[in-house]
Amino acid sequence: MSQARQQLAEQLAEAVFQALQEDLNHQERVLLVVSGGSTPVPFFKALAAKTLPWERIVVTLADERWVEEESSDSNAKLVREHLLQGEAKAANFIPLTCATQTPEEGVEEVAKRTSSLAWPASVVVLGMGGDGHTASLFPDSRELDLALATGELLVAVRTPSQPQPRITFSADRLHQARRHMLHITGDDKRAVLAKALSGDDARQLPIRVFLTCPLAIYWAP
Ligand SMILES: O=C1O[C@H](COP(=O)(O)O)[C@@H](O)[C@H](O)[C@H]1O
Repeated sequence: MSQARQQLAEQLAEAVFQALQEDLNHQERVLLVVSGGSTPVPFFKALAAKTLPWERIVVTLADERWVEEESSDSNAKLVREHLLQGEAKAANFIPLTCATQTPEEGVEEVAKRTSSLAWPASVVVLGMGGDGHTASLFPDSRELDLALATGELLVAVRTPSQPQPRITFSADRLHQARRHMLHITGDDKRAVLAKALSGDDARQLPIRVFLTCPLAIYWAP
């Protein structure tokens, strides 16, 4: 891990910490939405080390792969192993999978579980893939139009470029937050973001749906 990426993770953790503290001053419970993938690990570790009333913080994911929670592909496993540690174990974590075989069968159950959370979220921390996807809003997904347009909370997603089916909060629901932060690293992702900023077709680069709201960009080489 480069020093720049470590510093970036610490700065992002400090910003999320400040945001949660601010909202906890006037709300009993606050909601934090985080992303999975490989980038957030140092951010999760830095945030877990913060002193917060974790029992008043609800954590959920922007999206999830429809796999067992023990799978190394599970975003929930990542959150449990790196964020919900030490004092942060007291946070109330809401995963996005259930016992059904497919996300299509499970989406309603997970929607019930997540509809009563403390929306709008205090912070949505997004990631971005090299194809411009964010959450599980993939450019090659059959359900992208639906996920970009629906007022439903969640969408079950099938994406040819990805090995597993997925579930994702819709763009509409991910917009329901007081603050949006994007955590990305590397020159390749900077170039994708620059391309996204120079156009507006979200079906080509889905990250574009969040470039219309104030988005704090956390990037390091
Ligand atoms: O598959 C996913 O990818 C994105 C980006 O992940 P990264 O490994 O390139 O950091 C992530 O934001 C999303 O939550 C995840 O499911």
